[in-house]
Amino acid sequence: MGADDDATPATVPDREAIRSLVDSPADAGTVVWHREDLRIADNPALAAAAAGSDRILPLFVFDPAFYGDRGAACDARIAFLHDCLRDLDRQYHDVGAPGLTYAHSDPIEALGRFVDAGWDVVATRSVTGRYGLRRDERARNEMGVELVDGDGLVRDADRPRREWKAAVESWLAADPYDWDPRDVAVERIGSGAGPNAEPGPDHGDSFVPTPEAVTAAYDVAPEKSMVPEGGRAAGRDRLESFTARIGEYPGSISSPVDARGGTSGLSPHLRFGCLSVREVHRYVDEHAPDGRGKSMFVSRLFWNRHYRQKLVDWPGWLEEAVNPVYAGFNRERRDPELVAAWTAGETGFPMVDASMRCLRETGWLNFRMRALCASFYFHILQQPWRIGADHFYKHLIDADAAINYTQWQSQCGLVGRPGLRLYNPRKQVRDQDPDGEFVKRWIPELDPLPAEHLDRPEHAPLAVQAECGVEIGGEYPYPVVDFEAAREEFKRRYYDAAPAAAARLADEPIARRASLSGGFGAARAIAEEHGVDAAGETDSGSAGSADGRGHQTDLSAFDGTD
Ligand SMILES: Cc1cc2nc3c(=O)[nH]c(=O)nc-3n(C[C@H](O)[C@H](O)[C@H](O)COP(=O)(O)OP(=O)(O)OC[C@H]3O[C@@H](n4cnc5c(N)ncnc54)[C@H](O)[C@@H]3O)c2cc1C
Repeated sequence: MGADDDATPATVPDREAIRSLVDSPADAGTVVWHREDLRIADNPALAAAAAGSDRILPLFVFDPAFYGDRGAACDARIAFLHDCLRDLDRQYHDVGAPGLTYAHSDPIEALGRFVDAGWDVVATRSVTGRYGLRRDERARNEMGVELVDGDGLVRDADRPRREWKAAVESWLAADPYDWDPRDVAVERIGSGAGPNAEPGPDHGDSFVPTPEAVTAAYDVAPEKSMVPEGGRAAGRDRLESFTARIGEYPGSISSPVDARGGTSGLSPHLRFGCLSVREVHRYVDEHAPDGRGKSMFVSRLFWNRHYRQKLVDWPGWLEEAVNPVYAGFNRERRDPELVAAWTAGETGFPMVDASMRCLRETGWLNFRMRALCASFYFHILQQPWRIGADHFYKHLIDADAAINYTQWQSQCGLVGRPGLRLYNPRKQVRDQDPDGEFVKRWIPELDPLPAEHLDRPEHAPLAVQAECGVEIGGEYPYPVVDFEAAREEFKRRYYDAAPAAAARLADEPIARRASLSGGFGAARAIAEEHGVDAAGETDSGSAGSADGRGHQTDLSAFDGTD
């Protein structure tokens, strides 16, 4: 987006227009402030508003902080969001309601107009980082906004993980949040926001914020391909077609080619709340045949909740290493050229490069390739994790702060628990793309090279390179690092700190941050089994060896190569 933010005026609903909705402030109702819950079914805030009020007004506020140069999203994700908003507007129209009201401003300012006129405001509580938490604190403190839970996550508990699984299970089994549009008057302010309205950036002298107007004002110009359409209708279609072929899901997860059509593709729809996790779970539970596909998919819906719970438990996941022993790891090795090679997909490791180009050009990668790219970036290029995680966050259409940053920290090993996975990009070519379909698709300069050389193109004999017209070190680069040497160096550096990191998991605040599914007990068990503090003391008191490495007797537990 290249727009000049200052050129786009803040537009909040007119005070007179708000006043004219009702005869007196005593008749004012409740504003439903939509954020990441862009649906009218199974929506806890909407259900609460409709239950407590005779009159509601659904509102979406385009927050300038998310647009222009300040925003963290690629244009394709913004376009996906705008699809979702048009679809939400349609959902309201479909039940005979007049649709969404839009504003474009600091959300607190927009809400203030309604609060001044006697309206209450409710919103579904978001799972968010510090910016969102600050915004929501202001909304609550300054505007009295009621934040409604209802996403199955455990909040304000001393030990959130203690009964976590049971809490999620009972939430999944409960009936959806419901409301009856016939029991409540739905109001709307503004023009140009209906499904048949003329879009345009400018209505007369004033900027009327609609998805079309905001797109034009911020010059949103998506360049990615294969991006799904946003919105509930598209999400429901995907859910239904995926459920019909769920039996093929287990065999499709790992290969980047098979996964494109073989996993559900629901992540952006879940991210923007076009569908609730609960309704996806219920639909699959009722319509999918029992079997491995169904159980694997359901377990991933739990993972969705698991990683979101982590961000609820500690908003710092977005910014700093969860285990302080690994804070700043790789920072002193920052090399802009290596970072640039990784982001551009020019590292000389075809599976990494194809994945990184695919991410940039389509905004999606399957889990294994995301994990591979994160591992390669942190373990092999040995670069600071946040830069890599931010790059993912910018380009993913499904970028979910709660999953992206926690997954990055987990894949990098910043939690300090055993089970670190070091992916081998050459093996991934051999295992997941033996015919080179994925690699050749995203790295056209390697297309003429026989598939058997795609795991290590730099080893292709010069005669083969000459014969097929591919020059490694020319159009396609030599590996930017020596893989084996880099891996060994990383392991040395990482495992030197591993026992101290494991020991820190015994600290209650660190265990709380880590938010392991087994709770504090699991964190303490890791500390007891693997932990040695920096002075060589194990948790149970016995000393490590003098060379500082002898205490790492069980390091195999930390290691996994893939
Ligand atoms: C480094 C890294 C970053 C990631 N960033 C994101 C992100 O920003 N947003 C995101 O939704 N997922 C993220 N994931 C998890 C996973 O890769 C995607 O959820 C999945 O690829 C989305 O495709 P799908 O909807 O077809 O998945 P499916 O396999 O059909 O899974 C269905 C749903 O389950 C959830 N899910 C699946 N796998 C995971 C997982 N490993 N962890 C948590 N939830 C999961 C998602 O909500 C997903 O939509 C990340 C994984 C890694 C390794």
